[in-house]
Amino acid sequence: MTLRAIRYENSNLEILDQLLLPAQSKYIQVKGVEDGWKVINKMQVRGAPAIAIVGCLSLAVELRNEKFDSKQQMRHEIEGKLNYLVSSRPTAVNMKIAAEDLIDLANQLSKDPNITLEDMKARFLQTVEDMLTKDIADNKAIGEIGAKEILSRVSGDSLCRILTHCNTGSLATAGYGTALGVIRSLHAMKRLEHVYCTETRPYNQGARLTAYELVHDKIPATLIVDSMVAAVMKHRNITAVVVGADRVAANGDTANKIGTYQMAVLAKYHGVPFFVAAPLTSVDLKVPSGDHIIIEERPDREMTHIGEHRIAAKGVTCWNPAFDVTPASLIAGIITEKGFFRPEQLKTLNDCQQTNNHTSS
Ligand SMILES: CSC[C@@H](O)[C@@H](O)C(=O)COP(=O)(O)O
Repeated sequence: MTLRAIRYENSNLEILDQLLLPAQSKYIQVKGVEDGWKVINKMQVRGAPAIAIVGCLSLAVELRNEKFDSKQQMRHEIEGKLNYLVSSRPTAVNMKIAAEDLIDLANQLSKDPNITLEDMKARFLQTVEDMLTKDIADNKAIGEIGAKEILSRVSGDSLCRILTHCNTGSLATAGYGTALGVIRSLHAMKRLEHVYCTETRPYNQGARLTAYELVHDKIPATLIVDSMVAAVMKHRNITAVVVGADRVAANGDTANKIGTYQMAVLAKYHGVPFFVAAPLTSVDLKVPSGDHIIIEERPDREMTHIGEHRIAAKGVTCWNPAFDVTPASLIAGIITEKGFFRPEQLKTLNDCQQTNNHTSS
């Protein structure tokens, strides 16, 4: 069993093919931007932070061996290829924000007369490569901040029972995870009694990937199908729901894996606090509310088939949105590496985002 979604050494990029998990652990080499776009679009790598890191590293692999006549030519190529990578999947904002930051960096470097073409390339590649270590550090901070926030709401030294959705762990990030990072931190503090993870239809990221990570880490866990969420809240005394995010709008509305919204509605009814755990690279302050977030629709086949096996009646039509938007009013707070924010406090993140440019070194 391996939990490393992304392997990057000496400019060689490989991703663990998540379509084959948990049956097989097989790495695929990503030789450049074209391969990067394909593995993201086919969901061989998935999860908002992992998408951005693999996209940007695929550009690094390609740039490393390329020769440029001028800084302007390199800048132009960086911009075109990053914009192409952003088109691979539309909802998660991390790739878009990383692309904007890197295009800004390329512009600055190309205009600076003190920086040579070789320096520009080296600085650019280093900035991309640093994304891996930064993401792990951010996730550990999210884990700790989230665990403390949840524990501040329970009495004495009682243990927590957490419900989560989709996969937000090592496989969706450079390592450790966001919502699953919070669960890992609670477990490390010996304050976790149990985790319930949803199957996450139609693509089963919960059953295939989250369950795999929980078993790997020996975290006490139970898999439920998505339609059991209300029952689990009624009968299993859930302390909190913690989920990830693909894009958090400025007002706190949050796009995440389809099914998240109904969990938040049920959490409200049962009086269970509902948290989003996400790095700042998932917060899009340019989008005022969830109404402006484009929701990706995936092929029918992901619903009608499991692997090669058809489970739906032939001839039926399908609707397969990959994400839904949870309104801010249902969210108790957003756990980031810079602290815990109630949805209405998110706008203060603007300062953090500017002083802590996502991808700059
Ligand atoms: C840390 S991953 C956060 C989100 O990206 C995750 O919850 C999710 O919705 C993933 O969707 P996916 O379609 O598998 O890429």
